[in-house]
Formats: sequence, structure tokens, C-alpha cells
Amino acid sequence: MLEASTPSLREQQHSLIRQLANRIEAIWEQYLDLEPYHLPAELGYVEGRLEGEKLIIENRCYQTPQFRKLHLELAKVGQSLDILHCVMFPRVDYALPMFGTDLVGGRGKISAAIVDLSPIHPKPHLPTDYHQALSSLPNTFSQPRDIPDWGDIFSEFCLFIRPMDETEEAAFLNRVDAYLRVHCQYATAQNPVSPAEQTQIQTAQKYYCTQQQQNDKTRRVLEKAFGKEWADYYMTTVLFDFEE
Ligand SMILES: C=CC1=C(C)C(=O)N/C1=C\C1=NC(=C\c2[nH]c(/C=C3\NC(=O)C(CC)=C3C)c(C)c2CCC(=O)O)/C(CCC(=O)O)=C1C
Repeated sequence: MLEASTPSLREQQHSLIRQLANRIEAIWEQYLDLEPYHLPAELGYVEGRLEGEKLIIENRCYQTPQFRKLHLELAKVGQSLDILHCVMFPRVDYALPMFGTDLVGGRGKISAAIVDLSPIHPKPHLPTDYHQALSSLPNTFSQPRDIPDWGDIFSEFCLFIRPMDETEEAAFLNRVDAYLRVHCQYATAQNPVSPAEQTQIQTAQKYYCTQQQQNDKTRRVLEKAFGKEWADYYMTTVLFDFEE
């Protein structure tokens, strides 16, 4: 258990990223039956150089009876960029939304904080349990941000902001906590769906991943540090892979 002794990259990152990484793992451990998910060995910890600055990536992956991959990724570019990325991929025989969150910070400020439970198309709405839990959450953020065109996958509960201060950072953390808890509780209460529905879920997950792969902000960071080919490989097989 080498990684247990090596201090996580989060100890060198923005406090909201560190707190969110710790909270995500604590909730997963509380509600889910975690097993390791083996990424190709060299991807647990990756180093590159981005315009003279060192890019460090730390990946942690798990799987459970309902989720084929729980992916928590921390990345740091020199002293200028701090990133937390997390996606929970349901197994295709479970009709569950896609949980995703992304935090990007630079020079001590979080510039982008997004969280969503994305419905699996063509169903445009989340299950009722989610709707009830999420619609009662306060939405008092002062700097909402525009969702890019490829973000048609996100739900009506998608929150995309630039947190203004520590109060808004704490409120964002609490919102991710709420999304994650309702998702884990609902997921562990579900049974597998029929083979016919599995095909629909597979198509929906493929659409989600294809849309996410169009995020040129992510792609550009990876390309500058690792080159076009590796960035494409990483985005299509590690960040947003889907089962054909
Ligand atoms: C669930 C949602 C979601 C998931 C799962 C996801 O991976 N991205 C998600 C969303 C999302 N991210 C965005 C932005 C940025 N992403 C990065 C980089 C990385 N993000 C990473 O995860 C990794 C791999 C570790 C890198 C390298 C940078 C630098 C930015 C610009 C920061 C800024 O504008 O202030 C935007 C705004 C896009 C736009 O406005 O055009 C959205 C919507």
C-alpha cells in the first residue's frame, strides 16, 4: 500500500481542493463497497512539463457493485494551476446519473468550480429522489459561470461558479457533499436493469464521454504537457472512457 504512506498531492494544493478530495473519499468509504480499480501502473502518478513548469497528476480509482469506475484525479502545474477532477461511472446495468465535479484554481483562487449529476439521455430528468433532495438546496452564489455548448449533458441542478470567498467555497463543498450522499444512497438501493435498458445506458454514457472530451480547456493543458497524442489517449481512455 505504497500510496497510503506517500502524502497525497492535495497537501500541496488549494484548501478547497484538499477538503473536497478528502470529503469525496470519506463519503465513498461510508456508503460504498470499494474495491481497487487498476489503471495502467504508470498512471497512478504522472509527471510532465508545461511551458517549463512541472505538471504532476495523481490518480485514485475504485470500483463497486454499481460503479465500474470511481475516478478521483488531482493535478498541479507548477505554482500556477491546481485541479481536482472526479467522475463516477455507473456500470451499464444500473440506471444511474453520471456524477462529475471539476475544480480549477490558480494563484490561491478557484476560478472554476462545477458539480453535476447528469441524467442519462434520452431521459432529460433525474430520478425523483434526486429532484427532491437537490431542489431544496440553497443557491446563493454570486458569480455563476456560463456552461459551454458541449455541456448539454448537464442537468438543471448543474452548478458552475467562480467562488467569491471562503463562504462560497464552503457552500460549494456542502453542495457537492449533498449531491454525493443522495447519489450513493440511491445507487446502493438499485437493482440491475434489463439488457434492453443496458444498451440505452451504454449509448447515454458514450454521449456523456464524447461531449466531455470536447473540453478544449482540459485538452490544452494536457497537450502542452504531454503532446497531442498522449493528451488524446488520456482523455479517451482515462478521463472519459466508455464501453463500446
Ligand atoms: C462535471 C464537469 C467536468 C468534469 C468531470 C471535467 O473534467 N471538466 C468538467 C467541467 C468543466 N471544466 C472546465 C474548465 C477547465 N478545465 C480545466 C482543466 C482540467 N480539468 C480537468 O479535469 C483536467 C484533468 C485533470 C484538466 C487538465 C481548465 C484549465 C479549465 C478552465 C478553468 C477556467 O475557465 O477557469 C469547464 C469550463 C469550460 C469553458 O468555460 O469552456 C467546465 C464546464
